[in-house]
Amino acid sequence: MKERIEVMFTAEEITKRLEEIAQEVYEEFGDEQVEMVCVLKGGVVTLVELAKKMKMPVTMNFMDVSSYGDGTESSGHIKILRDLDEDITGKNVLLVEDIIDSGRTLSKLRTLLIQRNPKKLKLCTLLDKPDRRVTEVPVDYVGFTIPDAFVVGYGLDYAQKYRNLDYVGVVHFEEE
Ligand SMILES: O=P(O)(O)OC[C@H]1O[C@H](OP(=O)(O)OP(=O)(O)O)[C@H](O)[C@@H]1O
Ligand code: HPA
Ligand SMILES: [Mg+2]
Repeated sequence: MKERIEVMFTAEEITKRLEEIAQEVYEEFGDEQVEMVCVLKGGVVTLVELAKKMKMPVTMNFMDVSSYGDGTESSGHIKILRDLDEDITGKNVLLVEDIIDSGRTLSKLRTLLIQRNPKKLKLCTLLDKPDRRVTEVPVDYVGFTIPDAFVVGYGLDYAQKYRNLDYVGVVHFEEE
């Protein structure tokens, strides 16, 4: 099988949307410091690109969770591979993801982080795929709402590939 990628959102469209989100985040937090928490690996590109557009002081921290392995279906079991290395008690936290699909990952992380008593916790995702939702989770900032298709690029992978694409595209699997 060969993979063909069909563009869904161009680099320019994503940049523009992240600028709008940075403005919305500024309206929420003003000049207060915000800890941006990246959900590795997929969230890394969105976090870095969004961070460059933020107007207030920002710190970054990283969590690594995994549920999809090399396939296109969530295993339903979320593993925390790396936790934050600093306490978030009393901090403004912006959790940044590439995609919310079943909702299991963000829902689990939200519950975990709320238990640590941040001052405020807001959730941001570049993409939202509501048709696939299994677990509801309130997301504060959504880049784009997408149909039920397997997408790659801008941090999102298929079998660990395509994370470096500067656009988001749908993967089509074709006979060679
Ligand atoms: O809403 P869900 O169904 O939980 O799916 C979304 C999660 O799945 C993907 O991560 P994955 O576990 O594949 O790991 P990765 O970020 O390292 O690619 C994606 O980056 C999200 O974190
Ligand atoms: O559509 C997707 N693409 C890549 N990784 C994902 N993880 C959940 N949904 C997706
Ligand atoms: Mg991920």
